Amino acid sequence: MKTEIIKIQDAVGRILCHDITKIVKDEFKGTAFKKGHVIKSGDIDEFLRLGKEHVFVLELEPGEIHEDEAGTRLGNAAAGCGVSCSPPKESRVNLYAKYDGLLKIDLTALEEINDLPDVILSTLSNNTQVSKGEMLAGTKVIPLVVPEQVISSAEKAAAASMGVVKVLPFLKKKVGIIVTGSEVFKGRITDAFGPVLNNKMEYWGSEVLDIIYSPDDAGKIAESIKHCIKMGAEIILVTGGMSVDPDDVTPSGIRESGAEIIKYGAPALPGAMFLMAYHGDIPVMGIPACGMYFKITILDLLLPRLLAGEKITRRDIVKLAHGGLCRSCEGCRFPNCSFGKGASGS
Ligand SMILES: Nc1nc2c(c(=O)[nH]1)N[C@H]1C(S)=C(S)[C@@H](COP(=O)(O)OP(=O)(O)OC[C@H]3O[C@@H](n4cnc5c(N)ncnc54)[C@H](O)[C@@H]3O)O[C@H]1N2
Ligand code: MOO
Repeated sequence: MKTEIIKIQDAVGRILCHDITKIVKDEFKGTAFKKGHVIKSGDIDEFLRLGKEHVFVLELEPGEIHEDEAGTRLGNAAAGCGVSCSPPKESRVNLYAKYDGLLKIDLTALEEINDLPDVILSTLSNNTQVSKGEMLAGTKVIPLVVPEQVISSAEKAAAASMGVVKVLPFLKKKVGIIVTGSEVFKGRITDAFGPVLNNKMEYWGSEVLDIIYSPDDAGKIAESIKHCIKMGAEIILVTGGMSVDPDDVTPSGIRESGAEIIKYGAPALPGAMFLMAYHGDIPVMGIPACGMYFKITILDLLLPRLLAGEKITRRDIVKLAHGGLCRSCEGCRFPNCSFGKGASGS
């Protein structure tokens, strides 16, 4: 990078390489033109008004690129499906969600890019639900001019990924709910779990096919699961009976239905007694009573992922441990909090 002093009239299209401040009546008014500004013909009069007949401009050497071009290329490289980029401002390009969905960050590519000299890419947490228009990431370069090689290395890292920053849209699923508990089945107490889950699924735009009531009987729970599958359920939620009492037979019922247990017990609080199973491709979730008593639980970490079309693995559940402790704030701000935002998988 070289600098050159030239007449302002000849500077259109050139890159200013020093700040020009505005002093009006001996009073400092801030920066009128910042270092890095690309001079436009409309700027000339203002430069002259500021008393500048000559300015220092950059002369890029072969293989160098200006910060704004670098920021633009980084943004375009990082943005996967469902993500748009802002224009650069002092090289910073912001990435925004084009629609509501699940944010996916390729953590390997993210680290690779940030390990390069002179570039940064900073994101929200992986696997969080995001809304249309929300800012998901910001990228920029550190110096005013960077070697083109650095940006092409970042582009290569991004190209090897399936999208460094992307948004998976939420799908509408058919859901079967099985409420267990002989006390509820016999009508001795009013069901409070069914309505909680019904409202949650409504919020996600999914359709609850039916709420089936079952006594604490593993065989009956298994039958209800099979019935839900016959009805066309794409997700099955089974509530209660998940802990240590002799009548807590929901895990046995799920197993008896023929579902494969992926994990019983999850490192999330609330949600420790959660069970994840699959009947073929159909997820079956055993939801402990905390799913009814607490506003936000492990269910709110995993449901968005199912609705985005992901298959939950044992590893996904194990990875919830870091950040899996809810702070139980008085005014809940989920998802804008630390719950589920640890090293939440790749
Ligand atoms: N000794 C231990 N007790 C508990 C443990 C434990 O490890 N050792 N774990 C606790 C944790 S963590 C959770 S979470 C809950 C899980 O409870 P369950 O899923 O087994 O729930 P139930 O025992 O079936 O019910 C608890 C409570 O809630 C009422 N209930 C259940 N379903 C409904 C419904 N649909 N509508 C209204 N009320 C419902 C039920 O009658 C019980 O009173 O276990 C902890 N305990
Ligand atoms: O499954 Mo329980 O949350 O630890 O309340």
